[in-house]
Amino acid sequence: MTDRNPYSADAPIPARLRPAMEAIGRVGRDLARHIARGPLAGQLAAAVGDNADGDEQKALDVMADTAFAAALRGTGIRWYASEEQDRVIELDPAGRLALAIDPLDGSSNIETNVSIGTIFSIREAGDAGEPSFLRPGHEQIAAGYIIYGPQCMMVVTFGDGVQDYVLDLETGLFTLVNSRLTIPEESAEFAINASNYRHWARPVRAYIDDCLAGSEGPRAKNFNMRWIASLVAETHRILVRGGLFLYPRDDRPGYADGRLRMVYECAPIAMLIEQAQGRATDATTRILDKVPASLHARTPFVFGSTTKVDRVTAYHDLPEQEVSALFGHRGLFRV
Ligand SMILES: O=P(O)(O)OC[C@H]1O[C@](O)(COP(=O)(O)O)[C@@H](O)[C@@H]1O
Ligand SMILES: [Mg+2]
Ligand SMILES: [Mg+2]
Repeated sequence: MTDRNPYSADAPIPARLRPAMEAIGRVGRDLARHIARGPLAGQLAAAVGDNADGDEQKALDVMADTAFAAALRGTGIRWYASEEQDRVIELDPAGRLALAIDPLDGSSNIETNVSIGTIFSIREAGDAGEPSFLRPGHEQIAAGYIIYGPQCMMVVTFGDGVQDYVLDLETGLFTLVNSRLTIPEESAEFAINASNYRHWARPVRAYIDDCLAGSEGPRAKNFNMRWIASLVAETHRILVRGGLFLYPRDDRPGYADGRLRMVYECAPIAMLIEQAQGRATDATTRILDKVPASLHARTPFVFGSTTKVDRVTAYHDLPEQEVSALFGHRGLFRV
């Protein structure tokens, strides 16, 4: 693959981030082509091991991680933190930046031809590896994702709004589409893995109960549910047409802080959502104000249109008896 710049000429990428962003774009473009070949590219979904978070690693997880780490050498990235690496890797001692990455998000969908993605976050490098990432997400200087779907698209922010690009397969360039994407305020869609209902805390059950009660319930309107099991695909849908995403804590072993990881999933998605005028919390606290306790630390994650996220927070502020399953009418929330 040629090493030329993988973006259209009008791409507003800050100069100091351009070498890293060009490496990310080149690997994303090559991955898109590889993924599009499906079975012809080999057993991309074959189990090849386990990562630090105990998740089964698929061949494509490891392939993507290896490709991004190699391409990012010499681009100003000193520290490289990945879902697929137990520890932080020092790529370039002279680098001034720290990059966190989920090289392949939505791994359970690799063999099902459903959209999957890559999530990345860039911040200033500290003198030590892991401590560079155990910082609040509002310090990120860039965040974005690539979605490998019917279109390959990149959505990125450098702190001044959200830009999105589509990969033009004819030119091989990520071509700028929107220079300031904002989340629609109105939507009747929520995304949650409803199979975990019995494991959720009461405020989340109450919120979902009221959505499911539809026009006969306290919300007095009907809702639609989506669950793709690819965080990148849910994020993209919400950025395009609004809505709400919830991956709350639940009482399954290991899910006391939900499933999603702060450093390379929730913090970058939260930066994008806020830059698109949306909201991102852990159900009650702003994600970008939280400090992860460890590299692979999880957090409950609620994001989307601002009023919807605020309503979830309000359910957590209700008195216990008002969120009990028996409480038929939540007076506070007549539409
Ligand atoms: O399988 P579940 O519990 O519904 O969780 C789905 C979530 O897990 C993830 O696949 C986790 O990401 P990885 O695939 O990168 O591990 C998210 O993309 C998705 O939102
Ligand atoms: Mg992921
Ligand atoms: Mg992953």
